[in-house]
Amino acid sequence: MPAQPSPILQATNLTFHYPERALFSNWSADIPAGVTLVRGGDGCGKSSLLQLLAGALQAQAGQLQIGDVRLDQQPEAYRRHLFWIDPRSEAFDQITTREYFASLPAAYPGFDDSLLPALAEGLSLTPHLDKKLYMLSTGSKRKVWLAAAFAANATLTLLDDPFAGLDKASINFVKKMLTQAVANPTQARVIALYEVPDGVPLAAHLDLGD
Ligand SMILES: Nc1ncnc2c1ncn2[C@@H]1O[C@H](COP(=O)(O)OP(=O)(O)OP(=O)(O)O)[C@@H](O)[C@H]1O
Repeated sequence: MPAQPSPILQATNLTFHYPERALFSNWSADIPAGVTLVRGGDGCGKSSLLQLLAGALQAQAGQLQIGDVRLDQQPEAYRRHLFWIDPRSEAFDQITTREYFASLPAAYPGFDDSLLPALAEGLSLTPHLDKKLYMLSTGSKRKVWLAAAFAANATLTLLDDPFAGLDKASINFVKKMLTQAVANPTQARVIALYEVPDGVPLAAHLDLGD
């Protein structure tokens, strides 16, 4: 039998609770290459889980590891292996889309700016390249994060509700980008959604319930 490929991300015995709500107790998962769906109903913890995996929220217990890099031992190296952004972020509001994209290679070692023209076109961002991010609609801003996510080419890409606020053509484009990514055995994409999406081949499905 062929050996199982190693997971891209290993989460081991994560425990996390907000002061007034326990969300995860000894939660473990292996995230393989390809697309992993984190599915769950309203308020079940999808966004919090992505923040935990990103190292943006600190778990009370447990371990996270991408390849052989552990979040607790090498937090900066761990974060350099992944792309995650809070979709509500206002951190880049005062710069233009083009300036935001230009800032990314410094943060993401695998950033591939040759992908940007096709990403901007596919997500209808071309007219917004020279606008400051605060001027963009919620949907357009989400498209900026998606273009950045795909161009960042990180080992692990965490996408919170990637179809939210998107028009049909952009949803189909994002599905195409996710489907293409499946061929790469060295990268994992985690998408958090309320329901199983059509037309996206899933390597794994983590259900957080309803
Ligand atoms: N910063 C916070 N402080 C306290 N409680 C929080 C915080 N963020 C989220 N919660 C609570 O934790 C639970 C999980 O929230 P989370 O946003 O992770 O879920 P979700 O599945 O992404 O929800 P939705 O699909 O509605 O966005 C909810 O009950 C929410 O109210």
